[in-house]
Amino acid sequence: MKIKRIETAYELAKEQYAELGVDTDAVLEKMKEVVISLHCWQTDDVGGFETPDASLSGGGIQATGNYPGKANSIEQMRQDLGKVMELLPGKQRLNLHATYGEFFGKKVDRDEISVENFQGWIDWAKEQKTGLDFNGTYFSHPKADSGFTLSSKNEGIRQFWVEHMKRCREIGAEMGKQLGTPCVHNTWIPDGMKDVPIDRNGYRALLKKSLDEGYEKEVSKDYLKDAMESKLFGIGAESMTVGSHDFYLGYAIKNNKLICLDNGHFHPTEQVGDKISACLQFVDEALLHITRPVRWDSDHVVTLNEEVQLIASEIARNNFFNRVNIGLDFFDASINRIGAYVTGTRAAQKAFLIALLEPTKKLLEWEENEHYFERLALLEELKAKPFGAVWDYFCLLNDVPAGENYIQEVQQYEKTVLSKR
Ligand SMILES: C[C@H](O)[C@H](O)[C@@H](O)C(=O)CO
Ligand SMILES: [Mn+2]
Repeated sequence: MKIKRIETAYELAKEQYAELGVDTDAVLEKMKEVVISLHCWQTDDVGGFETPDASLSGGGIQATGNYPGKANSIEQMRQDLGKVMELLPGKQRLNLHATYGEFFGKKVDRDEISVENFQGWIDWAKEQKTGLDFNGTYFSHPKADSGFTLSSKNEGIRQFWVEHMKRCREIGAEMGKQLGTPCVHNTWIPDGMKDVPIDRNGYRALLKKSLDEGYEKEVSKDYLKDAMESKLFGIGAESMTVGSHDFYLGYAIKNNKLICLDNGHFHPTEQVGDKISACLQFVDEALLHITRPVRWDSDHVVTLNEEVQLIASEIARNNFFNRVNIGLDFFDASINRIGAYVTGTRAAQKAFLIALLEPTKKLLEWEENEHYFERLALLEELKAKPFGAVWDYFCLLNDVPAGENYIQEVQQYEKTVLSKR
C-alpha cells in the first residue's frame, strides 16, 4: 500500500471524524493503552513442551486441524512469536501456560515446576521489552483424567494441583518482579461432570478450599494479579462445571481477585461486553479471553464481530483500560498459525480503534435526553465511517504492514520457515 495514499486517506478520515467531534490523533495516542496479551498456545495447538511429543488432551477443549508448520520447540515458538509481533501494531505482552517451560530434557511434573523453568522466558521478555502473564495447566495430564483437579475428592490429586497452583504463583510473581510489570496469573480448571451430579456442593466446597490454600501466600499486586476463569460447560462435562461464573465471581469479590471472562464460556445469548461494567462494580480488575465461539467454545480466530465490538466499546466508553487486562484465547490448527494469530489480534485491535473513534459524549447526551432514534441512527452511520483509513495510518505509524499487506509477509514466512519444519 502506498504511503502517500495512506496519509491522504487518513487526512480525509481525520476531517470526517473531526466533524463528529472526534480527534483521531488523540485516538491514535490512546491506542498505546490497548495492550494485548498474546496467548502463546496458538503457535503449537496447546501442546506445550513437557515432552517432545506433548499434545493437548482432555479438559473439554480441542484444537482441530493439521496445518503444517506448528512450532515444535521453544526456539521455534519464539521465532514465530517474533514474526507475529513484527506484524502487529501497538504494544503486546505474552501469556504463557505452565507447560511451556524449559525442562532441559528432564521430567518435571506440574507440582515441581519452578522459576528456573521460566527464566529463559523472562530473559526473552526483557529483550523484547514486554510483560509476561501466566496460567496453570490443569489438563493434558494423567492426574486430570478423572475430570477433577482442584475439586477432586481424591486428596492426593487435589493436593498435587494445589501445589501446582502455588508454584505457578511463585513463577508469576517472579516474572512480575523481574519485568517490572505485574503478571496476571490465571486459573482455569476443566472440572465437571458429563452427567447429572448429586454432590455439586461438595465439589464446589473442595474447589473453594483448594483456592484458599493455593492463594494462602500473600503476594504484592505489583508483581502478581490472580484471576479465575469460569466456564458454562466443556466437552465431556456438559452437566456441571464446578468453576461456574457464579462461583468465581463470588470468590473474586470476597477475596479481592480478578474475574476472567472468556466470551466462549457463556450461554450464546449472554454478552461478555455486558458483564464488564457489572463485574467492575464489585471487583477491581478483570481479565478477558477474547475468542470466537462457533456453536460451542470452539476457539476460532477472533474476527471483528459485534460481540468483540461491544467488549471493546464498553472498555473504551468507560476508560477501563487500567482495570481490564486484555487477553486472547483461540487456537486454530487448520490454517497458517501465524496468519491466524495476526488476523485475530488485529481484529481485536481494530475493535478498540473503532470504539475509541466513537463520539461517545454526543451519544450519551442523546441517550440521557431520551433521543433514542438519534442514538440509533448515529450508531448505524458510524459503521460506514472510514475507520480503515485510520487503521492503516496506525499501522504506518507503528512501522508494520498496513491493510492486507501482512498476508504476503505471512506467506513468505510460511515458504522460508514454516514449510521447512
Ligand atoms: C488454553 C486455555 O487456558 C484454555 O483455553 C482456557 O482459557 C479455556 O478457555 C478453556 O476453555
Ligand atoms: Mn479461555
